[in-house]
Amino acid sequence: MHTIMAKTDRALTDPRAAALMVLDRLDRRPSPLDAALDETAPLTAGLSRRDRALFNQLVYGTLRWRLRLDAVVAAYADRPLKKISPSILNILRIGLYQILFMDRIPASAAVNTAVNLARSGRAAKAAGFVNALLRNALRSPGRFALPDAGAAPVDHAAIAKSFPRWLIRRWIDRMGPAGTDRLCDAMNDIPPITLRCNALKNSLPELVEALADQAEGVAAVDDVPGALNLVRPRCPIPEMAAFVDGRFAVQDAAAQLVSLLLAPRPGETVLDACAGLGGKTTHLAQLMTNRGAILAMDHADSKLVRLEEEVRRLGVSIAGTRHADLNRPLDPRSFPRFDRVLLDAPCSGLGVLRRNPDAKWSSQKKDVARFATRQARFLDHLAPLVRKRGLLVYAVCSMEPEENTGAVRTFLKNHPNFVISDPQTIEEKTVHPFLDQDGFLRTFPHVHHMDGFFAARFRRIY
Ligand SMILES: C[S@@+](CC[C@H](N)C(=O)[O-])C[C@H]1O[C@@H](n2cnc3c(N)ncnc32)[C@H](O)[C@@H]1O
Repeated sequence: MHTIMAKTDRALTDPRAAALMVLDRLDRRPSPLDAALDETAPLTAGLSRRDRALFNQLVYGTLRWRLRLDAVVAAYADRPLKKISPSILNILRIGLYQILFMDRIPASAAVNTAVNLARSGRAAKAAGFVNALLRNALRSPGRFALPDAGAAPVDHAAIAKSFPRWLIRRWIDRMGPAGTDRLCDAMNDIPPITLRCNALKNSLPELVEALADQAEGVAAVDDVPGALNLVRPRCPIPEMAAFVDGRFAVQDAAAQLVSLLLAPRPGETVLDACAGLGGKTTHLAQLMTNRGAILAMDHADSKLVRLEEEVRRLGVSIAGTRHADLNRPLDPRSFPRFDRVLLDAPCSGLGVLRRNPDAKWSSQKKDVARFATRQARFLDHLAPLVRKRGLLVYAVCSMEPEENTGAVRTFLKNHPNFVISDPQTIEEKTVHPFLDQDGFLRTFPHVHHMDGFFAARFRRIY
């Protein structure tokens, strides 16, 4: 099989070879992109800062525009896409991405480097194919045309914006072609790096001052106090002194709104039931001014280990961890009843495609319903742990109805002792502009310039 994996020496110094290695790895062993990047990190550690930026742009850009790039390949190839080896197809995608989407790379360099990549895989015939296809695409750009928007609106939008057809179909049904176009455009934008000021360690003006020489700019996020967008950082975030000192966490503004919706008070007891790496656990501790107690649970012990490191870095002293599998009922005798419970549930992640463009192609329509069933089960298992008059927040980074109002409806049907909490009682005023008429928190990339989240807040009444 043609693969660059064996050529690890090149992968260390050539950003295109490194990008190809990651894309090939995803094809061979499907997993979230983050996991593939973590796994291949030792092989890409030698890239210079400049080459690392190009590597990232190639990986993310090629995944983001994959369907569109494949449509261009199909227009110029002398054989069906299925007959092109996956690695050669990735080389073509990387080459075309540079030609079609990157101004600063001369087309000739994009072609030559693609041909070299094919050659380095010892596939001389494939190198000729890559060369001919890319040169044809440059010579006769008119051979590629989008499907007609009037006759085939779904095909047109899917290829023009590079999203799977099933997702475009459901978005057009919900928000029409113009709304879908706007959402796709926002999802295809490179997202900002958003930070959450850690109020346990510094104030917002102090953090802004500390970051002044670390990036070209630092901009407050409209309507979310404590959130900052970092513009073109001058070094990797983990190397910044303010990061090492725990003065901020990296977290999208929409994710910050979820903890604000739960709005725990100092001294309360809080359960963060799917705590992951602790993005919300540490925010909750901040809102509680490090007074009270938080139990952070997850079924992935490796995540809880990293959460504990994050808790230390950010100076949180009230969070403990516990392994739990929410697919099974929890033994109520081994838990206290909590004042507030957060379920930041595993979901399709279709609201964060701008950060995880690989999920465009790994997600399937049937996953959405599958996640909704699991979310309802997790909510069932957590409901008994909420004290009477206590609060439960359910959140997902998805805008899909099954995982939003669908999950809420199922929960309320099965648990008449819970109601949607009256929006007027939501203490934290920051979230009010993001609530809809039913009291649900909703954020949309094309409306709010943040990730797409949904959250509902319930009160236990008996
Ligand atoms: C959306 S992520 C949580 C992100 C986290 N709250 C944060 O803000 O960083 C969902 C989490 O659910 C966890 N999870 C998935 N299945 C689970 C299960 N059966 N029991 C417990 N946790 C589970 C995953 O490991 C993942 O960390």
